[in-house]
Amino acid sequence: MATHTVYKEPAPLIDRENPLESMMSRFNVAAEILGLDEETYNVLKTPDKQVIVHIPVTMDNGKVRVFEGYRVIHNTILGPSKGGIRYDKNVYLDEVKALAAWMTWKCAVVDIPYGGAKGGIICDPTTMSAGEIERMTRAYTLALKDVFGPDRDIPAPDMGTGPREMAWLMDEFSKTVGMTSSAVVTGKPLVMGGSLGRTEATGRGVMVSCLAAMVKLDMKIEETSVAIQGFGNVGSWTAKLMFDKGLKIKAVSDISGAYWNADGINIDEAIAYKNAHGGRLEGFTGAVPMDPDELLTSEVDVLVPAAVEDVITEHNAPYIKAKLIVEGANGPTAASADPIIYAKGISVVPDILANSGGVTVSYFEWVQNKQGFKWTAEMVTERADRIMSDAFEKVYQTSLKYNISLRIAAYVVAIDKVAQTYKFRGGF
Ligand SMILES: NC(=O)C1=CN([C@@H]2O[C@H](COP(=O)(O)OP(=O)(O)OC[C@H]3O[C@@H](n4cnc5c(N)ncnc54)[C@H](O)[C@@H]3O)[C@@H](O)[C@H]2O)C=CC1
Ligand SMILES: O=C(O)CCC(=O)C(=O)O
Repeated sequence: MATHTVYKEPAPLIDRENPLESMMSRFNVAAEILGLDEETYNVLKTPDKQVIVHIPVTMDNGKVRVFEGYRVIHNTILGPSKGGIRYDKNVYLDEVKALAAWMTWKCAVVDIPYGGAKGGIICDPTTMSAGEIERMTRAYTLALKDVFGPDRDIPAPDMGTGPREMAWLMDEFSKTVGMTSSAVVTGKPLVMGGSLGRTEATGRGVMVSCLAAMVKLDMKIEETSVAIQGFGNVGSWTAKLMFDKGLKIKAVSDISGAYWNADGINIDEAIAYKNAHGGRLEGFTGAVPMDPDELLTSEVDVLVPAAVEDVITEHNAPYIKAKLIVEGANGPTAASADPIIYAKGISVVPDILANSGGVTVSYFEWVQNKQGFKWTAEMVTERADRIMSDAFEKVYQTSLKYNISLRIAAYVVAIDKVAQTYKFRGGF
């Protein structure tokens, strides 16, 4: 790993935790290292397009409720914009703007031909019926029919959404264009053009990049313990794939609470429990309950935040004991924590690298839809793992070259690619 003895990067300064400010403070540091010209800087610091929609939906009780939704296109210089759709009661515009920019950087880090976008609807899907969610998804799709498109803007799942919502989106969009448009969305059910390997892709990429970092840090699989925050798509697949590799998962958590077992949690049992209990770990008996905040500072070697933004802050960073943090979630570390983590010598595989396996296999799904041909699971896994390993190595070498953290190195790699593309394409 890059030496962490001297903190050379200008310390990001932010007043309060805001994912957009966190994203911008890292962007600023990387832009300075690269000597990014003012024009490109100004283009990249603001999203290309921000759409706010108000969607009337008839609820099961017959009343009409109006939901606020967003789609932010950060940048499309590398290709059509790509990024998930989040259903959560805490969605807000600055968050979606940050998530959209992270998609631009993420796609550039793994070198796939996409720009970045993100969408979201302020709603609590856990309190809505399937019918209400379907009507809301279809109305959101109709409202954004001129934004979405297989060569324009291609959504995918994020928190609170999955193959079911992507199927409704694909169906509704297809109606508006009068033909089946599989490639307008990824993360679809297999039967309607989804790719083998997409469901587990993000967790798999987290696992692959974690193992790559462990090699650099000389950490042995059989001696390594892990705590994972979040047990949804990303957290549970990361846990399962790390467990299968022989890592000891000592702690897991979801919105219902956190659970600890010093001897290691049997992840197959935890997943079976979750599936049998409405998608939640609440009441899981294969471990003892622990304070959810303490999971982040627990006695483990690797910490995987795989839930929401800004859970690692200047307040808890001083107490983190893990030597490696692998970010499954987008933006789990607030910029205020960066200098503390760096000074402690903790290595961080940043979100825009660690969780990029998802969009990588989404890209494969889109390619397969355009080819009208299905790849085998082996083809998907082998190609995705290679992309993840190559991206990790490139970011790692960049961190050595400039003596910077892996996070800033990932931004440097991404911004450099985008800036070079602007130089060739011109246009402003
Ligand atoms: N699904 C995907 O392919 C990708 C997801 N991500 C990111 O990964 C993160 C998780 O996404 P998904 O797993 O898809 O969402 P999900 O909706 O499947 O699962 C979210 C999980 O986080 C838990 N959670 C929510 N708030 C929590 C809290 N305060 N403490 C502990 N657990 C909490 C939920 O209970 C649930 O287990 C998000 O940041 C998302 O943007 C990033 C790349 C791709
Ligand atoms: O699979 C995709 O296209 C995007 C996934 C996503 O939203 C993310 O990587 O944050």
